[in-house]
Amino acid sequence: MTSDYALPQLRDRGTVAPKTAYLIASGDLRESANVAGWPTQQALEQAIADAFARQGWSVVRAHGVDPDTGHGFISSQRMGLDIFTSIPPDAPLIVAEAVWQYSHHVLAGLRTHRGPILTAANFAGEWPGLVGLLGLNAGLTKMGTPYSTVWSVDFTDEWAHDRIGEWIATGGIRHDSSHVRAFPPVESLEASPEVELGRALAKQLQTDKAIIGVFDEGCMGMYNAIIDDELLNPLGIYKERLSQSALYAEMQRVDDDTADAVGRWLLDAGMTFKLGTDDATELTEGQLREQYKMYIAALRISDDFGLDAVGIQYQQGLKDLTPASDLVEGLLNNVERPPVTSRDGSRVLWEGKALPHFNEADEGVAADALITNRVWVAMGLDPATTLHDVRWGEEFDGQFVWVYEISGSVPPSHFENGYADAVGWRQGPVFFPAGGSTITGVSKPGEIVWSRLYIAGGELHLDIGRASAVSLPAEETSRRWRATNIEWPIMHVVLHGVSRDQFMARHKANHVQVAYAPDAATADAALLAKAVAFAELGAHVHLAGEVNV
Ligand SMILES: C[C@H](O)[C@@H](O)[C@@H](O)C(=O)CO
Repeated sequence: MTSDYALPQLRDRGTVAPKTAYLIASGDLRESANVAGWPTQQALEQAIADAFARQGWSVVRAHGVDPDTGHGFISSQRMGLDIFTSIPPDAPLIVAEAVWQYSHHVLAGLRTHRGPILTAANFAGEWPGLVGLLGLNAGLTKMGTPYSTVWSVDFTDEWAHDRIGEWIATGGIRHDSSHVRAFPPVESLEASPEVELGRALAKQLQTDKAIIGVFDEGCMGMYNAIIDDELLNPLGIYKERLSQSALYAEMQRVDDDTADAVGRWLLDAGMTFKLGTDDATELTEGQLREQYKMYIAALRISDDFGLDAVGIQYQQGLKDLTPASDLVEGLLNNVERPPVTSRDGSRVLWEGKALPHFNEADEGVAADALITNRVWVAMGLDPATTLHDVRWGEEFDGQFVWVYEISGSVPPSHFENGYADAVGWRQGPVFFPAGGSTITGVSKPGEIVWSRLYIAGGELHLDIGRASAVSLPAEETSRRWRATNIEWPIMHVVLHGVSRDQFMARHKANHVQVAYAPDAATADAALLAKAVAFAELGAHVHLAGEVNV
């Protein structure tokens, strides 16, 4: 039958040559980041091509380098979709990531790709490529799209060689996940104050409910960080969808004197700032004043809506208007922070309390930070909690020490001497054109609980474990900082009973949540109460590594 209608012509996507894999590279939306990270990406792609050549395979790029921008990253969802129209649907496909990337640039194409998918990154710190890899893996996991993943310092090691060989031979890679076990059913646990607390907090949340305020959902393509209402609401947590425009408008209503009082408080508390005068590259008094206004505005809007936690995405929108939100975020997560009153001056907002903030509007962090806050407060502990990027790591003195490094700020109580150790650096111009201060420093040694809430198989899962934040010699700290971003706070982390590769293979997020406890026994107890709370709320809880439960 012939039709007079203008039927769309579907493009022939071709067939793939034998022993050939296609390669794509998802990039940032911020062109400054794509341009700056391109040489590192090229080195990674060469290393991957060489590793495949060792197995007798060729790697062909599915998209070229744009002569106008000078880089070969996919820099938008539209560009990603267009590129997928010329990739044979059954092609073995490598997604190579040396930089932070916006997953949604490629998730649409990957969702329907039929051939085996391999995500790959260089195990290096200079750019957040590992962070990008983990975010992408989490997005694929949430979509239910099968994929394999591999990482290597330079792809010349036997471990990577064997993994790539396995992928070529079987279309998959099996990683070791023997460090993970299911949290026992709550009914089977011996009665204890922690079990009782976890149960009571879960019950309270489901009956009384809580609100997380999200200033613009969906930061930087982080599909994995959006937890659908259908999954979040059964926890007793509901979203208040807020606009960053409203936050910006509220900032304009804060007068300079009120803002400057925040700055004086921070200086009196001992915080220092690396100030300059050139707005384009240095931190200035003007940028700080705007950040203080944002801090006040965020608390007032949170008060208006009766929020239990708040998240500002900042990127997409605010980054073009005003300095970074990071200073605000670290302060909100700290119990001790500059006082802010309601607009009429009659009430100090959240006096003597942290208001949990989930950076980059990561809703997995939101639910985790909220419950962590409640458990830690009920136990009389400092509830200061934060996410970190899983940035990188290396062995030191015979043990693998991770670099956890959030791209901006931590609550100052995570430093040995609190605000006295907190330094404000200008955010780098590559990611933050309008500047703004970070809260940087070295997170103090101590016992921590780490966790991540994520979606897999259409359900909520929580991986939770124990770790120690350790102290490294000053020269090793500065080496790690110089190898990553010195303007961002660093935590030296030794995971208990989880190897580097076990963690990489298993972790389903670019972020990891951490909270301190004063000693190992208290950390174990807090972990138990938190795990019980999540289990009671219906999440599948998994214990990772050595956990005393
Ligand atoms: C500034 C960078 O884009 C960071 O925001 C990025 O590496 C992340 O933090 C991703 O979690």
